[in-house]
Amino acid sequence: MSLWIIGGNVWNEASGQLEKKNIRIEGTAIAEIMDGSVTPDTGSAEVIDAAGKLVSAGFIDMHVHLRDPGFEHKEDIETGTKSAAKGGFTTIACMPNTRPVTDTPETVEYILNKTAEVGSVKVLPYAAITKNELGRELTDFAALKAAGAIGFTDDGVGVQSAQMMKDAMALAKSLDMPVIAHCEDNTLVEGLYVSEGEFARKNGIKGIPNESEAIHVGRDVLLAESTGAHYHVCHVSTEQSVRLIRLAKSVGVQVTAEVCPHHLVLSDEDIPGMDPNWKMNPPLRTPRDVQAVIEGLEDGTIDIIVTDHAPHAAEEKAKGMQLAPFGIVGFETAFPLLYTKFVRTGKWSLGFLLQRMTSDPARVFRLAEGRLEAGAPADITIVDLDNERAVDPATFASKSNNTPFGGWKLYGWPVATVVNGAVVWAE
Ligand SMILES: NC(=O)N[C@@H](CC(=O)O)C(=O)O
Ligand SMILES: [Zn+2]
Ligand SMILES: [Zn+2]
Repeated sequence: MSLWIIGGNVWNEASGQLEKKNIRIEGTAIAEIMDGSVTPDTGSAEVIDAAGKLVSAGFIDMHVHLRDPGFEHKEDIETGTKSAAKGGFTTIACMPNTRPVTDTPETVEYILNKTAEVGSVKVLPYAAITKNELGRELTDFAALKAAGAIGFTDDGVGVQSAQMMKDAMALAKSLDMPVIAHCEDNTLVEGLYVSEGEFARKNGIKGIPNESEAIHVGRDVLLAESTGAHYHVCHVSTEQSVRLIRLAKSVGVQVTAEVCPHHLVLSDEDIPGMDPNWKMNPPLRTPRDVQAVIEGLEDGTIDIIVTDHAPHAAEEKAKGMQLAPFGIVGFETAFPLLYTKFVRTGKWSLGFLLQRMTSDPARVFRLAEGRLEAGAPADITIVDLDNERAVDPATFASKSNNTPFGGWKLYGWPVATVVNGAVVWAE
């Protein structure tokens, strides 16, 4: 079966410009990319007219929460992957803080099987570092790898014991697998829900200090150095973490890192009031931290952009700032937010943003996806860069709509998403 995407604009990194191209897809792979100024003979093939639109390798999101199994009232694999597809993502990696926690081969297999049945995009499951993410006992890394897990993480909580983390890295290294860390020292954050900054001061509440994150980063880059493991830092949000990762990279530690759109575009000073849609972990930090993570991404200290899509039901988020769970949804606003705030303003080239969402995650996690070239998997995103539209959480494909970005007027809306040569979502 063949599919053509004709007349779309493809980013050329060498020229730093968009170029009009026709793309022929055969089966699940890109067969050919050619000059788009001539109309090709497409025969009886399916054709997508992408004239005037951006055509990119599908976006890759290496940090998401699909909530399945166990929390299907927030999201499930069907709705989560639909939401991803609507946001232009074609490969996503899901976190193991499900119920049960993804700490056995059976749960990894459940995720892969359900994705095959009802998923719109590719799903790569992470498995937990410790059983039930309790930090007490390592999971069976070898069995989890054999079942299809692509890395180990206790995302949602930090691994509190340095010895446990060191054992995890040594074992992961022996299996050639990455360790992905949610960096948080529990003794510094207990009961707190916004960062130490202007918002906390104004409201007379105690805030989460930056060290709660950076202490783990510092500890773990040392453990990565001594074990030789690939260590990947989740949702970097502080100046101190950026500094430590930069230092570790400079001496050859195998460390990589990610940042979320909300930590790039929002600070604690933007929080309008006690609204739980502004509560996430890590919390929004100070403007100085925002500047530092932007610079970290720009100079390569931070490798990739992830959403940390963290759906929660409206009744859970209605419990008030203190009691509501941490987290915001991310798939359906990520690209428009970053395109509007960084590319349209001239701060970044379009290529810079696309690479952080396609080829860089593929490089860090050694995936075949993330490139738009002949022979690559036919995972493609088509985006309308020119029309402004307001974010309307009521229209999200996700089961949840916990976002601080409702009403924001943005450009860069995906219009069609192709996975393995099949259209999985179209406006
Ligand atoms: N980021 C969040 O605020 N919440 C995540 C957990 C996590 O990513 O640490 C969740 O599972 O809801
Ligand atoms: Zn986390
Ligand atoms: Zn997360």
